[in-house]
Amino acid sequence: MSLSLSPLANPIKRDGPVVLCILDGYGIQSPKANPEGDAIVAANPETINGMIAEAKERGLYTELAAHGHSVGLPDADDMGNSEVGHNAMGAGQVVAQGAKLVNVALEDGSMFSANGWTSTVKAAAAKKGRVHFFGLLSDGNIHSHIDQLEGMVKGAARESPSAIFVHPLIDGRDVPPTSGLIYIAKLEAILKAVTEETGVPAMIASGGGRMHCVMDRYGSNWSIVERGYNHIVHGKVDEAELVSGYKGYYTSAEEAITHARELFPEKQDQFNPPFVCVDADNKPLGPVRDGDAVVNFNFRGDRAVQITKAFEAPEGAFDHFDRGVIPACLYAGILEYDSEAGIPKTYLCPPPSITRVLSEYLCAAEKKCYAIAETHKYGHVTYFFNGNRSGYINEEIESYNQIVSEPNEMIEGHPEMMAEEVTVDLVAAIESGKWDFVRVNYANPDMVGHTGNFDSEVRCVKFLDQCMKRVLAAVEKMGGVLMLTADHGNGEEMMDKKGKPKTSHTTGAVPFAIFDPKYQNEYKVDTTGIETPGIASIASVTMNLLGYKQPEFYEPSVVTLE
Ligand SMILES: O=C(O)[C@H](O)COP(=O)(O)O
Ligand SMILES: [Mn+2]
Ligand SMILES: [Mn+2]
Repeated sequence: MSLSLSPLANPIKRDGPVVLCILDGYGIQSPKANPEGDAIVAANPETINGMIAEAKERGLYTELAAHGHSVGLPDADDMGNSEVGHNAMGAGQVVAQGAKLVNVALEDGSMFSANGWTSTVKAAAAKKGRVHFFGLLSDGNIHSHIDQLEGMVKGAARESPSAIFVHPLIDGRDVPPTSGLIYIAKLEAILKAVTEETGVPAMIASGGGRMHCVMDRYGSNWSIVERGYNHIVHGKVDEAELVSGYKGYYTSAEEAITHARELFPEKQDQFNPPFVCVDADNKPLGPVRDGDAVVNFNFRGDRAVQITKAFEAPEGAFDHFDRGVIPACLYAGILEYDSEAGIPKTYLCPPPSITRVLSEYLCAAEKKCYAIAETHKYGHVTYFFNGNRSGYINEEIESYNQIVSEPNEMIEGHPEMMAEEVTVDLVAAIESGKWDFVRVNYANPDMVGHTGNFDSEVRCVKFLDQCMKRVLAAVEKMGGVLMLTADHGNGEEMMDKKGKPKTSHTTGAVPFAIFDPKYQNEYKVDTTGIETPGIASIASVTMNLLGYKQPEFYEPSVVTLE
């Protein structure tokens, strides 16, 4: 199939660029949520609201679905997330996502006969090695799902390894902030049943909070990965963690987490210190040894790539931290995380195939494209946007810019994050006259949303509003067009129904507003005949605004040209 696009008969003509502005996590509150928790409404962002009001008046506004089936998730009420949201916006198509593909491979058993499994779990078990699973323990379904872990632990037990060890990372970010012990109890019950039914000893060996151990992304803070590598592989807790009476080594995960909660009541699960489970002689239960299999059960790539490199890179080819004595283990990811870079080398389930993305078409049409975000979301607007592919489509006509983030992701004290720097760069890109299509992700509403701090979220939205004023002015000055939207909700639900802080994403719809100062009624936002207009439509709209018809297999455009 060719990548050439048919031009529209009556394209709109603008001098400036088409800009896609993604306010990450900027949703519209659903009627079921707690109105007191809507930090976006509370912030009353005048510029954004004014722009939306004008778009509504002109027929250039709609709401788009950004969760569940609209973004390829297994269940209709799955909340949205950055990966699937950016995939949808950048691919113009809704593909069955990793969450769904892993479910299918477990249900039909194909995972257990595929090469990924037989060359790691089965191979280790055949030589009486042990099998380790590590990853995010929750049912958030953004990076992982506890049911999938259960399916794999049961599958591993059928191979009769000498033991199974699970290294859970507690969540509190995609699920309620201190719900970790609920999932630990579920996991303990699963492991107990497996041990009783199969005779294969299965137990929790180590763990920690996801944002403190293992799950860094985009190279923002490698010490998080190091901490996780040490507790999983070496059964070791760093000295620096042993403060205020925290021991690091406990007889069970429950004991460790309970003690951490008593000592550090202000910490959410996501930041729980690492722990290692020990036997009666204080020896770690399950460090990784030569010949063991290790499975990363997170299916989403952004926070799985760095730890995968730590496991896979040979001696001498890894300089992010000292890995100590590296065990010769058989490593697999549950899914392929980066098809371009081939990470991981071995995986248990093929990833969604996301092809013929917007960037490929625009590059083929020689449209010059610019993408920008700060580190925490840089890969969202590049790697996820381009269908989980790192790197450029065509470096000669594209430029991707990363504004380096503060390494700490718990930014409630500085909700402005790097939005100022992003704005300066974005305005310069718009005003340079060099680009046909500019896309930007503002990380703030989502990242601050994950802290559960309502006041910080309000402050962040107010600040973003100031930024938007300058961005809109630049678009107006250059005679361009801007689409304002989001990848999923978050900031509009900062409290649950009981008034407790809420850290996770939502199932809310997102705004889609077009700002077009040179507008002369040439087109309208029109969703007639589209059953559930979703954010995947944005790729088609982008093509239309640039003068092209979208390919037939793309989601329908919500724009009708007059
Ligand atoms: O990884 C995270 O920070 C959360 O689990 C999901 O947030 P994101 O989908 O907005 O990145
Ligand atoms: Mn997001
Ligand atoms: Mn998020």
